[in-house]
Amino acid sequence: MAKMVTRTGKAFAGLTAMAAHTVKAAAGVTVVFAMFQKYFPCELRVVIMDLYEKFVNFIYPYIQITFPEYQGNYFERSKAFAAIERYLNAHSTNQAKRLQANIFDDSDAVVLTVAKNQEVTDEFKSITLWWTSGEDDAAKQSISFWPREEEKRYFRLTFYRKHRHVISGEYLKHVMDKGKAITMEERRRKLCTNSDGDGGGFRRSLWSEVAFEHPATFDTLAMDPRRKEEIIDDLLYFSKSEDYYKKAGKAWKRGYLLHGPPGTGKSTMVAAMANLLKYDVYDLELTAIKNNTELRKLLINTTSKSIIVIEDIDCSLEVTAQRGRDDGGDGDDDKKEGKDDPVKEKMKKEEKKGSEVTLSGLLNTIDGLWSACPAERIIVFTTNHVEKLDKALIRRGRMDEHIELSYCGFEAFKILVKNYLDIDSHELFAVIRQLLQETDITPADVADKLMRKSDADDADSNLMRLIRALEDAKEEAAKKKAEESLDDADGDGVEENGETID
Ligand SMILES: Nc1ncnc2c1ncn2[C@@H]1O[C@H](COP(=O)(O)OP(=O)(O)OP(=O)(O)O)[C@@H](O)[C@H]1O
Ligand SMILES: [Mg+2]
Repeated sequence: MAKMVTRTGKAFAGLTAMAAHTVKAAAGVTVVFAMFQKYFPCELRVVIMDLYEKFVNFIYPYIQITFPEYQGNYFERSKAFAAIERYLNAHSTNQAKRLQANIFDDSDAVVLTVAKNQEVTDEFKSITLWWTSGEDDAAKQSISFWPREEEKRYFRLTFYRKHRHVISGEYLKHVMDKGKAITMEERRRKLCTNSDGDGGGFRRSLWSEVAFEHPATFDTLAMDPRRKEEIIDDLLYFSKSEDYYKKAGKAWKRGYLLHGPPGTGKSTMVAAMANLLKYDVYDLELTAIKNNTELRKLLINTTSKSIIVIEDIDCSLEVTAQRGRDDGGDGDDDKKEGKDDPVKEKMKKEEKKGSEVTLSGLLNTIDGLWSACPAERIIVFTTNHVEKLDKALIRRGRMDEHIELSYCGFEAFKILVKNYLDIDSHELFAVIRQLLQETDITPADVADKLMRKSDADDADSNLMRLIRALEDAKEEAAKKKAEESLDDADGDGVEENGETID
């Protein structure tokens, strides 16, 4: 014990002596500097300083840049720090021996950061650089509720002085761009819907959001494989074409019109698009929007990398009648609306009574304001009745791609059977191929028949269930056709009678 005390005492005495030396040295430097200023002429001082700088560069030829986690504003992490963290996670953490794991609010991904005092190297254009992670010790000593200790972290970049221009220009931009892209990719995606304006409390936000977790992908989407490939290429090309759009002077947006009978996969395709591009989805319910101003506000409040969907556009807006009035037409199309989907159309008609959103409002918003949003957006309209839509709404430039989703063909069936029964071939496929050529059945109906609903279900029973459904549909169609031709024959008779009377 006594020995320990003696040793501690000696160490303390050593430290005190060291401190005294440091103070003396500092005082010495100040005196030398004052003499230097007083006795050396200006020109000589410049030469000496130049030589001194060269000497220092020779001894320590590096530059260091520090990126603190919080700068000025303790409520928001520095964007540069966050980008570096993601960049190092993707590029250099496999070199570090000690790592720190983080999960952030906006992502489910585990982000590994270089732990304190660890160094990793990076290479850019054959230049080697070093990143270290550190913590500000001053923060630990101060007694404060805010900020917490871990919030005083920083990254430090060290590189040779001679590479200063490349690093401060190109390299840092490269790190920021890559880091931000990774953050975007790993973010938890959201599905936003516009609320109808009544509820929501004091500060109602325009969009209410939930996590977007739809499992549909292009792999599981049943449609003609060649058309599917074209759509995927189109989407991927769009998402990478920022420079091209800029050069062409065009807003970075693309419109898709998905049309086809109910249950053919329009909504499923929107989810597959969002999953392919890792975009958020804004489901815009036009009937809940009071007027054009509110529509504009909603669209301005969408974020980049998003798909804005307007489902059943023919039911949501007076897209045919309104235009008819605008053009001085008689709006006769309006009366035809609602014949095919009575329930859906009646519901929408009831809802849209409260909405004053007009077709011209929608067009102006898409064309004009759209250009004010700099980053990429995709807009998708879905409809069961493409023929009813106003041509102005779906012309190329607004809706660049028209995609028809139709009844189930054999190629689409093969994808569904793989999804639901995990088989690529079966002896019943030949019968099914034949029946699919003779009958119209939606992929939704095929999926329903193929889906396992109990433990007793297997490939044979489910395929037989589908065959029975196809035969029923075929029979039904034949009966309907016969009735229609009978009606036609009766109608002709009346006309002939009419003519005879004349
Ligand atoms: N092409 C398809 N590929 C895979 N599954 C499909 C396809 N079409 C339909 N389905 C299945 O049927 C269900 C209904 O499809 P979906 O909602 O995409 O149809 P829709 O075309 O949007 O119909 P609606 O016009 O009534 O909105 C989906 O949940 C999906 O399981
Ligand atoms: Mg749908």
